Amino acid sequence: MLSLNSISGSSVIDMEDTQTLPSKAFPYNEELTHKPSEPVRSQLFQVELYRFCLYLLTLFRVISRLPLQLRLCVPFRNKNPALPRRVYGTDVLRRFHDLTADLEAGPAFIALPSFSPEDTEPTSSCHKASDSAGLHTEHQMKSYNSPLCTILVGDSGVGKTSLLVQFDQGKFIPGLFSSTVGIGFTPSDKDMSLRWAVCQQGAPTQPHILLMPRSGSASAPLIKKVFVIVLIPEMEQGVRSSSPPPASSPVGVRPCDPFHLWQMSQSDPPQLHDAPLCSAKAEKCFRLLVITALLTAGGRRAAASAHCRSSFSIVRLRVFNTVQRVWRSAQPGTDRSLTPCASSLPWTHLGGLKAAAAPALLGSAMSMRKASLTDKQAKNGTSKYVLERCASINEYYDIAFKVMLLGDSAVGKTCVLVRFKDGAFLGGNFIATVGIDFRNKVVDVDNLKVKLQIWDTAGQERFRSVTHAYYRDAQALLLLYDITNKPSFDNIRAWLTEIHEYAQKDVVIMLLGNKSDTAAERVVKTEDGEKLAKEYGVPFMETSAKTGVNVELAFLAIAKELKHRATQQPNEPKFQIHDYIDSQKHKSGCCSLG
Ligand SMILES: Nc1nc2c(ncn2[C@@H]2O[C@H](COP(=O)(O)OP(=O)(O)OP(=O)(O)O)[C@@H](O)[C@H]2O)c(=O)[nH]1
Repeated sequence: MLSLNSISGSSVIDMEDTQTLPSKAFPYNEELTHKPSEPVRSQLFQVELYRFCLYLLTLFRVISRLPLQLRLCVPFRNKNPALPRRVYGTDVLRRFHDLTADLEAGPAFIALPSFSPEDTEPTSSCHKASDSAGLHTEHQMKSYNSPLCTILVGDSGVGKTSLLVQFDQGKFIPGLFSSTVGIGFTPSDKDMSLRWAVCQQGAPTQPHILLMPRSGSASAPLIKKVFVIVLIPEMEQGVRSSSPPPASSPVGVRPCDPFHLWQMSQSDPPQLHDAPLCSAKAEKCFRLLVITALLTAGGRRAAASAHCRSSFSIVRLRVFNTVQRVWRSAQPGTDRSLTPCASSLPWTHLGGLKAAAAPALLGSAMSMRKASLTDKQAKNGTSKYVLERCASINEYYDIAFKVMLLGDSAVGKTCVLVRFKDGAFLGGNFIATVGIDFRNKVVDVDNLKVKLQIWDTAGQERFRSVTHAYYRDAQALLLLYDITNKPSFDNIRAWLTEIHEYAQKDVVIMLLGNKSDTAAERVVKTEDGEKLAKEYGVPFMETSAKTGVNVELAFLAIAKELKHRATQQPNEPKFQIHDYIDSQKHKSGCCSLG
Protein backbone atom coordinates (compact mmCIF):
# COMPACT_ATOMS: atom_id res chain seq x y z
CA MET A 1 0.00 0.00 0.00
CA LEU A 2 1.19 3.43 -0.78
CA SER A 3 -0.16 6.58 0.83
CA LEU A 4 1.13 10.02 0.06
CA ASN A 5 0.49 13.06 2.18
CA SER A 6 1.68 16.41 1.13
CA ILE A 7 3.09 18.40 4.01
CA SER A 8 4.71 21.76 3.32
CA GLY A 9 5.61 20.83 -0.16
CA SER A 10 7.40 17.66 0.82
CA SER A 11 6.18 14.11 0.83
CA VAL A 12 5.94 11.67 3.68
CA ILE A 13 6.19 8.08 2.84
CA ASP A 14 4.53 5.27 4.60
CA MET A 15 7.31 3.24 6.11
CA GLU A 16 5.62 0.04 5.36
CA ASP A 17 6.32 0.20 1.66
CA THR A 18 9.65 1.96 1.35
CA GLN A 19 11.14 -0.79 -0.70
CA THR A 20 8.75 -0.15 -3.54
CA LEU A 21 9.42 3.61 -3.57
CA PRO A 22 11.03 4.87 -6.72
CA SER A 23 13.99 6.65 -5.21
CA LYS A 24 14.59 9.11 -8.07
CA ALA A 25 10.99 10.38 -7.96
CA PHE A 26 11.08 11.32 -4.23
CA PRO A 27 14.59 12.26 -3.49
CA TYR A 28 13.85 14.21 -0.27
CA ASN A 29 12.26 11.25 1.35
CA GLU A 30 15.29 9.12 0.89
CA GLU A 31 16.52 10.23 4.32
CA LEU A 32 14.09 7.72 5.66
CA THR A 33 15.93 4.92 4.00
CA HIS A 34 19.03 3.64 5.69
CA LYS A 35 21.45 4.73 3.01
CA PRO A 36 20.78 8.12 1.43
CA SER A 37 22.20 8.53 -1.95
CA GLU A 38 25.17 10.78 -2.70
CA PRO A 39 23.20 13.75 -4.16
CA VAL A 40 20.87 13.80 -1.17
CA ARG A 41 23.75 13.75 1.28
CA SER A 42 25.29 16.65 -0.54
CA GLN A 43 22.08 18.66 -0.41
CA LEU A 44 21.63 17.91 3.27
CA PHE A 45 25.16 19.01 3.92
CA GLN A 46 24.49 22.29 2.13
CA VAL A 47 21.41 22.89 4.26
CA GLU A 48 23.36 22.20 7.45
CA LEU A 49 26.15 24.46 6.29
CA TYR A 50 23.69 27.24 5.60
CA ARG A 51 22.16 26.86 9.04
CA PHE A 52 25.58 26.89 10.64
CA CYS A 53 26.47 30.09 8.81
CA LEU A 54 23.27 31.69 9.99
CA TYR A 55 24.11 30.67 13.53
CA LEU A 56 27.60 32.18 13.23
CA LEU A 57 26.17 35.38 11.82
CA THR A 58 23.71 35.70 14.67
CA LEU A 59 26.44 35.01 17.18
CA PHE A 60 28.67 37.60 15.60
CA ARG A 61 25.89 40.16 15.70
CA VAL A 62 25.32 39.53 19.38
CA ILE A 63 28.99 39.65 20.23
CA SER A 64 29.61 42.79 18.22
CA ARG A 65 27.03 44.60 20.30
CA LEU A 66 28.85 43.77 23.53
CA PRO A 67 31.25 46.36 24.98
CA LEU A 68 34.77 46.04 23.67
CA GLN A 69 36.20 45.32 27.08
CA LEU A 70 33.83 42.40 27.57
CA ARG A 71 34.58 41.04 24.15
CA LEU A 72 38.33 41.13 24.76
CA CYS A 73 38.56 40.31 28.41
CA VAL A 74 39.22 36.65 28.14
CA PRO A 75 42.00 36.67 25.56
CA PHE A 76 43.38 39.92 26.98
CA ARG A 77 43.63 38.55 30.45
CA ASN A 78 45.15 35.34 29.29
CA LYS A 79 47.70 36.78 26.97
CA ASN A 80 48.89 39.86 28.81
CA PRO A 81 51.50 38.76 31.35
CA ALA A 82 51.39 42.17 33.01
CA LEU A 83 47.94 41.54 34.34
CA PRO A 84 47.56 39.80 37.63
CA ARG A 85 46.08 36.59 36.35
CA ARG A 86 46.92 34.59 39.38
CA VAL A 87 44.74 36.77 41.53
CA TYR A 88 41.67 35.38 39.90
CA GLY A 89 40.29 32.41 41.65
CA THR A 90 42.00 33.23 44.94
CA ASP A 91 40.44 34.95 47.86
CA VAL A 92 42.56 38.05 47.41
CA LEU A 93 39.90 40.06 45.62
CA ARG A 94 37.37 39.16 48.25
CA ARG A 95 39.85 40.20 50.86
CA PHE A 96 40.39 43.52 49.10
CA HIS A 97 36.69 44.18 49.11
CA ASP A 98 36.28 43.21 52.74
CA LEU A 99 39.08 45.47 53.80
CA THR A 100 38.10 48.44 51.71
CA ALA A 101 34.35 48.41 51.89
CA ASP A 102 34.14 51.55 53.98
CA LEU A 103 36.96 53.53 52.38
CA GLU A 104 36.63 56.25 49.82
CA ALA A 105 39.03 56.49 46.91
CA GLY A 106 42.10 58.57 47.50
CA PRO A 107 45.69 58.27 48.61
CA ALA A 108 46.25 56.47 51.85
CA PHE A 109 48.18 57.78 54.75
CA ILE A 110 49.93 55.98 57.53
CA ALA A 111 51.72 57.71 60.34
CA LEU A 112 54.59 55.77 61.82
CA PRO A 113 56.70 56.96 64.70
CA SER A 114 60.22 56.21 63.68
CA PHE A 115 62.90 54.51 65.75
CA SER A 116 66.59 54.93 65.24
CA PRO A 117 68.77 51.88 64.60
CA GLU A 118 69.95 51.90 68.20
CA ASP A 119 66.48 51.20 69.45
CA THR A 120 65.55 48.05 71.22
CA GLU A 121 63.82 45.23 69.49
CA PRO A 122 60.12 45.73 68.91
CA THR A 123 57.60 44.29 71.25
CA SER A 124 56.74 40.69 70.77
CA SER A 125 53.23 41.59 69.78
CA CYS A 126 54.68 43.10 66.61
CA HIS A 127 56.25 39.82 65.71
CA LYS A 128 53.14 37.92 66.48
CA ALA A 129 50.94 40.08 64.36
CA SER A 130 53.28 39.78 61.44
CA ASP A 131 53.76 36.09 61.77
CA SER A 132 50.11 35.43 61.67
CA ALA A 133 49.14 37.65 58.79
CA GLY A 134 52.07 39.49 57.28
CA LEU A 135 53.90 36.72 55.53
CA HIS A 136 50.78 35.21 54.14
CA THR A 137 49.65 38.58 52.85
CA GLU A 138 53.05 39.26 51.42
CA HIS A 139 52.86 36.13 49.37
CA GLN A 140 49.53 37.21 48.01
CA MET A 141 50.82 40.65 47.18
CA LYS A 142 53.74 39.15 45.33
CA SER A 143 51.46 37.14 43.18
CA TYR A 144 49.34 40.20 42.66
CA ASN A 145 52.51 42.14 41.89
CA SER A 146 50.86 45.48 42.48
CA PRO A 147 52.56 48.48 40.91
CA LEU A 148 51.06 50.79 43.50
CA CYS A 149 53.48 53.36 44.71
CA THR A 150 54.38 54.00 48.30
CA ILE A 151 56.25 57.09 49.37
CA LEU A 152 58.00 57.27 52.68
CA VAL A 153 58.11 60.80 53.94
CA GLY A 154 59.84 62.20 56.98
CA ASP A 155 62.78 64.23 58.18
CA SER A 156 66.24 63.25 57.15
CA GLY A 157 67.63 60.45 59.28
CA VAL A 158 64.37 59.17 60.75
CA GLY A 159 64.89 55.83 59.04
CA LYS A 160 62.89 55.86 55.83
CA THR A 161 65.46 54.03 53.76
CA SER A 162 66.23 51.56 56.51
CA LEU A 163 62.58 50.67 56.71
CA LEU A 164 62.38 50.34 52.99
CA VAL A 165 65.40 48.07 52.78
CA GLN A 166 64.12 46.05 55.67
CA PHE A 167 60.87 45.63 53.88
CA ASP A 168 62.35 44.91 50.51
CA GLN A 169 65.29 42.73 51.43
CA GLY A 170 64.60 41.65 54.95
CA LYS A 171 67.82 43.01 56.35
CA PHE A 172 68.98 45.85 58.48
CA ILE A 173 72.40 47.36 57.96
CA PRO A 174 73.43 49.36 61.00
CA GLY A 175 76.08 52.05 61.08
CA LEU A 176 76.87 54.67 58.52
CA PHE A 177 74.12 57.06 57.61
CA SER A 178 73.92 58.40 54.11
CA SER A 179 71.12 60.72 53.20
CA THR A 180 68.94 59.87 50.24
CA VAL A 181 69.37 62.22 47.33
CA GLY A 182 66.27 63.43 45.56
CA ILE A 183 63.70 60.76 45.32
CA GLY A 184 64.57 57.16 44.71
CA PHE A 185 62.76 53.99 44.16
CA THR A 186 63.60 50.40 44.44
CA PRO A 187 62.60 48.37 41.46
CA SER A 188 61.70 45.31 43.38
CA ASP A 189 62.10 41.78 42.13
CA LYS A 190 63.75 40.94 38.89
CA ASP A 191 60.88 42.24 36.81
CA MET A 192 61.91 45.71 37.97
CA SER A 193 58.43 46.81 38.82
CA LEU A 194 58.29 50.07 40.65
CA ARG A 195 56.99 49.41 44.07
CA TRP A 196 58.38 51.76 46.63
CA ALA A 197 59.68 55.23 46.72
CA VAL A 198 61.56 57.19 49.33
CA CYS A 199 61.39 60.87 49.79
CA GLN A 200 64.46 62.69 50.91
CA GLN A 201 64.83 65.23 53.65
CA GLY A 202 61.28 65.28 54.84
CA ALA A 203 58.06 66.67 53.59
CA PRO A 204 58.41 70.28 54.74
CA THR A 205 61.56 70.83 52.68
CA GLN A 206 60.28 68.96 49.62
CA PRO A 207 56.60 69.75 49.46
CA HIS A 208 56.55 69.43 45.69
CA ILE A 209 56.99 65.71 46.02
CA LEU A 210 53.83 65.55 48.02
CA LEU A 211 52.16 67.78 45.51
CA MET A 212 52.80 65.28 42.80
CA PRO A 213 49.77 63.19 43.64
CA ARG A 214 47.60 66.24 43.33
CA SER A 215 48.99 67.43 40.06
CA GLY A 216 49.07 64.04 38.41
CA SER A 217 46.69 63.51 35.57
CA ALA A 218 44.77 60.44 34.56
CA SER A 219 47.72 59.17 32.62
CA ALA A 220 49.85 59.00 35.74
CA PRO A 221 47.82 56.74 37.96
CA LEU A 222 50.93 55.50 39.63
CA ILE A 223 51.60 58.93 41.00
CA LYS A 224 48.00 59.45 41.90
CA LYS A 225 47.56 56.20 43.72
CA VAL A 226 50.25 57.03 46.13
CA PHE A 227 50.62 55.83 49.66
CA VAL A 228 52.34 58.25 51.89
CA ILE A 229 53.90 56.86 54.99
CA VAL A 230 54.94 59.72 57.18
CA LEU A 231 57.67 59.19 59.71
CA ILE A 232 57.52 61.79 62.38
CA PRO A 233 60.50 62.24 64.67
CA GLU A 234 58.48 64.13 67.26
CA MET A 235 56.24 61.15 67.65
CA GLU A 236 59.22 59.00 68.36
CA GLN A 237 59.84 60.90 71.57
CA GLY A 238 56.26 60.51 72.65
CA VAL A 239 56.17 56.80 72.02
CA ARG A 240 59.50 56.19 73.67
CA SER A 241 58.68 58.11 76.80
CA SER A 242 55.45 56.31 77.45
CA SER A 243 56.00 53.37 79.71
CA PRO A 244 55.40 50.64 78.91
CA PRO A 245 55.68 51.42 75.19
CA PRO A 246 52.45 50.86 73.32
CA ALA A 247 52.07 47.60 71.52
CA SER A 248 51.44 47.74 67.83
CA SER A 249 47.91 48.66 67.03
CA PRO A 250 45.96 48.17 63.83
CA VAL A 251 47.19 50.42 61.07
CA GLY A 252 45.25 53.64 60.82
CA VAL A 253 44.79 54.11 57.13
CA ARG A 254 42.67 57.00 56.01
CA PRO A 255 41.94 58.25 52.55
CA CYS A 256 42.99 61.85 52.45
CA ASP A 257 45.10 64.44 50.80
CA PRO A 258 48.60 63.56 51.95
CA PHE A 259 49.96 67.09 51.95
CA HIS A 260 47.08 68.37 53.99
CA LEU A 261 47.45 65.57 56.42
CA TRP A 262 51.11 66.23 56.89
CA GLN A 263 50.27 69.73 58.01
CA MET A 264 47.57 68.45 60.26
CA SER A 265 49.91 66.00 61.86
CA GLN A 266 52.38 68.79 62.59
CA SER A 267 49.84 70.89 64.34
CA ASP A 268 47.85 68.17 65.96
CA PRO A 269 50.05 65.26 66.97
CA PRO A 270 47.60 63.70 69.44
CA GLN A 271 45.48 62.45 66.59
CA LEU A 272 48.35 60.16 65.69
CA HIS A 273 48.59 58.56 69.08
CA ASP A 274 47.24 55.36 67.67
CA ALA A 275 50.06 55.17 65.19
CA PRO A 276 51.67 51.76 65.20
CA LEU A 277 55.05 51.10 66.62
CA CYS A 278 57.59 50.47 63.97
CA SER A 279 61.30 49.93 63.68
CA ALA A 280 63.66 49.26 60.83
CA LYS A 281 64.74 46.25 62.83
CA ALA A 282 61.20 44.98 63.00
CA GLU A 283 61.15 43.49 59.61
CA LYS A 284 57.93 41.65 59.78
CA CYS A 285 56.09 44.38 61.59
CA PHE A 286 56.88 46.87 58.87
CA ARG A 287 56.03 44.42 56.16
CA LEU A 288 52.71 43.92 57.74
CA LEU A 289 52.04 47.63 57.93
CA VAL A 290 52.92 48.34 54.37
CA ILE A 291 51.14 45.37 52.99
CA THR A 292 48.07 46.08 55.01
CA ALA A 293 48.12 49.64 53.78
CA LEU A 294 48.35 48.49 50.22
CA LEU A 295 45.63 45.98 50.63
CA THR A 296 43.43 48.35 52.49
CA ALA A 297 43.76 51.49 50.48
CA GLY A 298 44.69 50.28 47.08
CA GLY A 299 43.03 46.97 46.83
CA ARG A 300 39.57 48.02 46.00
CA ARG A 301 40.58 50.30 43.20
CA ALA A 302 43.19 47.95 41.85
CA ALA A 303 40.78 45.10 41.87
CA ALA A 304 37.81 47.08 40.67
CA SER A 305 38.39 47.53 36.98
CA ALA A 306 40.39 46.00 34.23
CA HIS A 307 41.07 49.47 32.91
CA CYS A 308 42.68 50.47 36.16
CA ARG A 309 44.92 47.44 36.09
CA SER A 310 46.02 47.97 32.54
CA SER A 311 46.76 51.64 33.27
CA PHE A 312 48.99 50.59 36.11
CA SER A 313 50.77 48.22 33.82
CA ILE A 314 51.40 50.92 31.27
CA VAL A 315 52.87 53.29 33.79
CA ARG A 316 54.93 50.55 35.31
CA LEU A 317 56.24 49.72 31.90
CA ARG A 318 57.15 53.34 31.35
CA VAL A 319 59.13 53.48 34.55
CA PHE A 320 60.78 50.22 33.65
CA ASN A 321 61.73 51.72 30.30
CA THR A 322 63.18 54.74 31.98
CA VAL A 323 65.34 52.54 34.12
CA GLN A 324 66.40 50.61 31.07
CA ARG A 325 67.19 53.82 29.28
CA VAL A 326 69.57 54.77 32.05
CA TRP A 327 71.18 51.37 31.84
CA ARG A 328 71.58 51.74 28.15
CA SER A 329 73.30 55.05 28.54
CA ALA A 330 75.51 53.94 31.40
CA GLN A 331 78.99 53.10 30.24
CA PRO A 332 80.51 49.87 31.47
CA GLY A 333 83.24 50.20 34.00
CA THR A 334 82.00 53.42 35.58
CA ASP A 335 80.11 53.74 38.81
CA ARG A 336 77.00 54.41 36.76
CA SER A 337 76.85 50.98 35.25
CA LEU A 338 74.24 48.63 36.58
CA THR A 339 73.14 45.21 35.68
CA PRO A 340 69.47 44.40 35.74
CA CYS A 341 69.52 42.23 38.79
CA ALA A 342 68.10 43.09 42.15
CA SER A 343 71.34 42.61 44.04
CA SER A 344 73.06 45.53 42.32
CA LEU A 345 70.32 48.03 42.87
CA PRO A 346 70.86 51.05 45.07
CA TRP A 347 69.00 49.81 48.08
CA THR A 348 71.24 46.85 48.52
CA HIS A 349 74.03 49.27 49.39
CA LEU A 350 73.18 51.07 52.52
CA GLY A 351 75.43 53.05 54.74
CA GLY A 352 77.24 55.41 52.45
CA LEU A 353 77.11 53.42 49.27
CA LYS A 354 73.51 54.25 48.57
CA ALA A 355 74.20 57.59 47.02
CA ALA A 356 77.17 56.15 45.22
CA ALA A 357 74.99 53.57 43.53
CA ALA A 358 72.14 55.97 43.03
CA PRO A 359 73.71 57.81 40.10
CA ALA A 360 72.80 54.91 37.91
CA LEU A 361 69.20 55.78 38.44
CA LEU A 362 69.21 59.32 39.63
CA GLY A 363 72.51 60.84 38.73
CA SER A 364 75.50 61.20 41.00
CA ALA A 365 74.85 63.50 43.86
CA MET A 366 77.80 63.85 46.09
CA SER A 367 77.66 67.59 46.30
CA MET A 368 74.14 67.39 47.61
CA ARG A 369 75.12 64.66 49.94
CA LYS A 370 77.92 66.72 51.35
CA ALA A 371 75.59 69.60 51.80
CA SER A 372 73.09 67.44 53.55
CA LEU A 373 75.49 66.40 56.28
CA THR A 374 74.06 67.91 59.38
CA ASP A 375 75.47 68.82 62.73
CA LYS A 376 73.80 65.75 64.12
CA GLN A 377 75.77 63.51 61.82
CA ALA A 378 78.95 65.41 62.50
CA LYS A 379 78.42 64.83 66.20
CA ASN A 380 77.88 61.12 65.90
CA GLY A 381 81.11 60.77 64.02
CA THR A 382 79.81 59.71 60.64
CA SER A 383 80.48 62.88 58.73
CA LYS A 384 84.23 62.48 58.43
CA TYR A 385 83.89 58.97 57.17
CA VAL A 386 81.19 59.95 54.70
CA LEU A 387 83.27 62.81 53.38
CA GLU A 388 86.24 60.54 52.89
CA ARG A 389 84.06 58.14 50.99
CA CYS A 390 82.78 60.99 48.84
CA ALA A 391 86.26 61.97 47.91
CA SER A 392 87.23 58.46 46.94
CA ILE A 393 84.08 57.67 45.00
CA ASN A 394 83.59 60.98 43.38
CA GLU A 395 85.48 62.75 40.69
CA TYR A 396 87.33 65.70 42.13
CA TYR A 397 85.99 69.15 41.33
CA ASP A 398 86.63 72.73 42.38
CA ILE A 399 83.29 74.32 41.91
CA ALA A 400 79.76 73.07 41.21
CA PHE A 401 76.76 74.59 39.50
CA LYS A 402 73.20 73.50 38.98
CA VAL A 403 71.90 73.59 35.43
CA MET A 404 68.37 72.76 34.34
CA LEU A 405 67.04 71.61 30.99
CA LEU A 406 63.63 73.01 30.17
CA GLY A 407 61.25 72.88 27.25
CA ASP A 408 58.22 71.09 25.89
CA SER A 409 57.97 67.34 25.97
CA ALA A 410 59.92 65.47 23.28
CA VAL A 411 62.12 68.41 22.25
CA GLY A 412 65.12 66.27 23.15
CA LYS A 413 66.18 67.39 26.63
CA THR A 414 67.07 63.91 27.83
CA CYS A 415 68.87 63.13 24.58
CA VAL A 416 70.92 66.32 24.81
CA LEU A 417 71.88 65.45 28.38
CA VAL A 418 72.82 61.89 27.48
CA ARG A 419 74.80 63.13 24.49
CA PHE A 420 76.74 65.53 26.70
CA LYS A 421 77.25 63.08 29.52
CA ASP A 422 77.91 59.87 27.62
CA GLY A 423 78.52 60.92 24.04
CA ALA A 424 75.66 58.68 22.92
CA PHE A 425 72.31 59.20 21.24
CA LEU A 426 69.16 57.70 22.64
CA GLY A 427 67.28 56.73 19.53
CA GLY A 428 64.28 54.47 19.32
CA ASN A 429 60.97 54.90 21.00
CA PHE A 430 60.36 58.11 22.86
CA ILE A 431 59.88 57.66 26.58
CA ALA A 432 58.76 60.79 28.39
CA THR A 433 60.63 61.74 31.53
CA VAL A 434 58.61 61.25 34.68
CA GLY A 435 59.18 63.97 37.26
CA ILE A 436 62.81 65.02 37.34
CA ASP A 437 66.20 63.38 37.01
CA PHE A 438 69.78 64.58 37.10
CA ARG A 439 73.28 63.69 35.97
CA ASN A 440 76.65 65.20 36.82
CA LYS A 441 79.57 65.99 34.58
CA VAL A 442 82.86 67.63 35.49
CA VAL A 443 84.38 69.80 32.77
CA ASP A 444 87.68 71.66 32.64
CA VAL A 445 87.29 75.40 32.42
CA ASP A 446 90.53 77.37 32.42
CA ASN A 447 92.31 74.76 34.54
CA LEU A 448 89.46 74.61 37.01
CA LYS A 449 87.30 71.53 37.44
CA VAL A 450 83.70 72.68 37.13
CA LYS A 451 81.02 70.23 38.04
CA LEU A 452 77.71 70.70 36.28
CA GLN A 453 74.80 69.07 38.03
CA ILE A 454 72.33 68.91 35.18
CA TRP A 455 68.66 68.42 35.97
CA ASP A 456 66.55 66.92 33.26
CA THR A 457 62.95 67.97 33.75
CA ALA A 458 59.78 66.44 32.40
CA GLY A 459 58.34 68.62 29.67
CA GLN A 460 54.80 67.43 30.21
CA GLU A 461 52.43 69.91 31.75
CA ARG A 462 51.40 67.68 34.60
CA PHE A 463 54.89 67.67 36.10
CA ARG A 464 55.22 71.45 36.23
CA SER A 465 54.58 71.69 39.94
CA VAL A 466 57.49 69.35 40.47
CA THR A 467 59.91 71.20 38.22
CA HIS A 468 58.97 74.66 39.53
CA ALA A 469 60.42 73.74 42.88
CA TYR A 470 63.83 73.16 41.29
CA TYR A 471 64.06 76.50 39.46
CA ARG A 472 64.94 78.53 42.51
CA ASP A 473 68.47 77.28 43.09
CA ALA A 474 69.42 76.70 39.45
CA GLN A 475 72.26 78.88 38.23
CA ALA A 476 71.65 78.20 34.54
CA LEU A 477 68.73 77.13 32.40
CA LEU A 478 68.96 75.59 28.97
CA LEU A 479 65.66 76.19 27.23
CA LEU A 480 65.05 73.85 24.31
CA TYR A 481 62.66 73.75 21.43
CA ASP A 482 62.45 71.33 18.53
CA ILE A 483 63.11 72.87 15.12
CA THR A 484 60.68 70.37 13.59
CA ASN A 485 57.90 71.28 16.01
CA LYS A 486 56.45 74.78 15.74
CA PRO A 487 54.35 74.68 18.93
CA SER A 488 57.47 73.86 20.95
CA PHE A 489 59.00 77.07 19.57
CA ASP A 490 55.83 79.10 20.15
CA ASN A 491 55.81 77.93 23.77
CA ILE A 492 59.25 79.41 24.42
CA ARG A 493 57.72 82.75 25.42
CA ALA A 494 55.55 81.00 27.99
CA TRP A 495 58.60 79.17 29.27
CA LEU A 496 60.51 82.43 29.61
CA THR A 497 57.62 83.95 31.56
CA GLU A 498 57.66 80.97 33.86
CA ILE A 499 61.42 81.24 34.26
CA HIS A 500 61.14 84.89 35.26
CA GLU A 501 58.51 83.95 37.79
CA TYR A 502 60.29 81.05 39.45
CA ALA A 503 64.03 81.30 38.77
CA GLN A 504 66.68 83.53 40.30
CA LYS A 505 66.97 87.01 38.80
CA ASP A 506 70.54 86.51 37.57
CA VAL A 507 70.06 82.99 36.21
CA VAL A 508 71.96 82.29 32.97
CA ILE A 509 69.55 81.35 30.20
CA MET A 510 70.42 79.83 26.85
CA LEU A 511 68.02 79.07 24.02
CA LEU A 512 68.65 75.89 22.03
CA GLY A 513 66.93 74.81 18.83
CA ASN A 514 67.40 71.04 18.93
CA LYS A 515 67.27 68.36 16.20
CA SER A 516 69.24 70.45 13.73
CA ASP A 517 70.13 67.24 11.90
CA THR A 518 66.58 66.94 10.59
CA ALA A 519 66.84 69.64 7.92
CA ALA A 520 64.11 68.16 5.75
CA GLU A 521 61.51 68.40 8.51
CA ARG A 522 62.53 71.82 9.77
CA VAL A 523 59.63 74.20 10.41
CA VAL A 524 61.41 76.79 12.57
CA LYS A 525 64.00 78.87 10.76
CA THR A 526 67.36 79.55 12.38
CA GLU A 527 66.72 83.28 12.00
CA ASP A 528 63.49 82.98 13.99
CA GLY A 529 65.38 81.37 16.85
CA GLU A 530 68.06 84.06 16.67
CA LYS A 531 65.45 86.81 16.62
CA LEU A 532 63.65 85.48 19.66
CA ALA A 533 66.91 85.02 21.56
CA LYS A 534 67.93 88.57 20.72
CA GLU A 535 64.58 89.86 21.93
CA TYR A 536 65.16 88.29 25.32
CA GLY A 537 68.91 88.96 25.34
CA VAL A 538 69.90 85.32 25.68
CA PRO A 539 72.52 83.35 23.74
CA PHE A 540 71.24 80.97 21.08
CA MET A 541 72.43 78.04 19.05
CA GLU A 542 71.02 75.08 17.21
CA THR A 543 72.01 71.67 18.49
CA SER A 544 71.62 68.05 17.57
CA ALA A 545 71.63 65.35 20.18
CA LYS A 546 71.84 62.88 17.31
CA THR A 547 75.04 64.16 15.71
CA GLY A 548 76.36 65.99 18.75
CA VAL A 549 76.62 69.33 16.99
CA ASN A 550 76.94 72.20 19.47
CA VAL A 551 75.86 70.08 22.44
CA GLU A 552 79.16 70.24 24.25
CA LEU A 553 79.59 73.86 23.25
CA ALA A 554 76.28 74.78 24.90
CA PHE A 555 77.24 73.23 28.23
CA LEU A 556 80.80 74.48 28.09
CA ALA A 557 79.66 78.04 27.39
CA ILE A 558 77.36 77.82 30.40
CA ALA A 559 80.16 76.40 32.55
CA LYS A 560 82.51 79.19 31.47
CA GLU A 561 79.96 81.88 32.17
CA LEU A 562 79.16 80.50 35.61
CA LYS A 563 82.79 79.99 36.48
CA HIS A 564 83.67 83.55 35.48
CA ARG A 565 80.79 84.91 37.49
CA ALA A 566 81.90 82.96 40.54
CA THR A 567 85.60 83.74 40.33
CA GLN A 568 85.70 87.13 38.65
CA GLN A 569 88.10 89.68 40.12
CA PRO A 570 86.95 93.33 40.24
CA ASN A 571 89.40 94.46 37.55
CA GLU A 572 88.88 91.43 35.32
CA PRO A 573 86.92 91.94 32.07
CA LYS A 574 83.49 90.31 31.97
CA PHE A 575 83.19 87.04 30.12
CA GLN A 576 81.18 87.55 26.95
CA ILE A 577 79.20 84.40 26.40
CA HIS A 578 77.77 85.60 23.07
CA ASP A 579 81.23 86.27 21.68
CA TYR A 580 82.51 82.96 22.97
CA ILE A 581 79.66 81.07 21.32
CA ASP A 582 80.09 82.91 18.03
CA SER A 583 83.77 82.09 18.00
CA GLN A 584 83.21 78.43 18.77
CA LYS A 585 80.01 77.73 16.80
CA HIS A 586 80.18 74.99 14.23
CA LYS A 587 83.57 73.92 15.50
CA SER A 588 82.17 71.46 17.96
CA GLY A 589 80.96 68.06 17.01
CA CYS A 590 80.03 65.57 19.64
CA CYS A 591 83.11 65.63 21.78
CA SER A 592 85.54 67.72 19.88
CA LEU A 593 85.69 70.81 21.98
CA GLY A 594 88.93 71.26 23.76
N1 LIG B 1 66.67 63.44 14.90
C1 LIG B 1 66.80 63.78 16.17
N2 LIG B 1 65.97 63.24 17.08
C2 LIG B 1 66.14 63.62 18.38
C3 LIG B 1 67.12 64.55 18.76
N3 LIG B 1 67.02 64.72 20.10
C4 LIG B 1 66.03 63.93 20.52
N4 LIG B 1 65.49 63.27 19.48
C5 LIG B 1 64.36 62.32 19.55
O1 LIG B 1 63.25 63.04 20.06
C6 LIG B 1 62.49 62.23 20.95
C7 LIG B 1 62.34 62.91 22.29
O2 LIG B 1 63.57 62.97 22.95
P1 LIG B 1 63.71 63.14 24.55
O3 LIG B 1 65.12 63.56 24.82
O4 LIG B 1 63.26 61.94 25.26
O5 LIG B 1 62.67 64.34 24.83
P2 LIG B 1 62.48 65.18 26.18
O6 LIG B 1 62.54 66.62 25.83
O7 LIG B 1 63.42 64.73 27.24
O8 LIG B 1 60.98 64.81 26.54
P3 LIG B 1 60.29 64.82 27.99
O9 LIG B 1 61.07 63.86 28.82
O10 LIG B 1 58.88 64.40 27.76
O11 LIG B 1 60.37 66.20 28.51
C8 LIG B 1 63.22 60.90 21.04
O12 LIG B 1 62.56 59.98 20.21
C9 LIG B 1 64.60 61.18 20.51
O13 LIG B 1 65.17 60.06 19.88
C10 LIG B 1 67.98 65.10 17.76
O14 LIG B 1 68.85 65.91 17.99
N5 LIG B 1 67.75 64.68 16.48
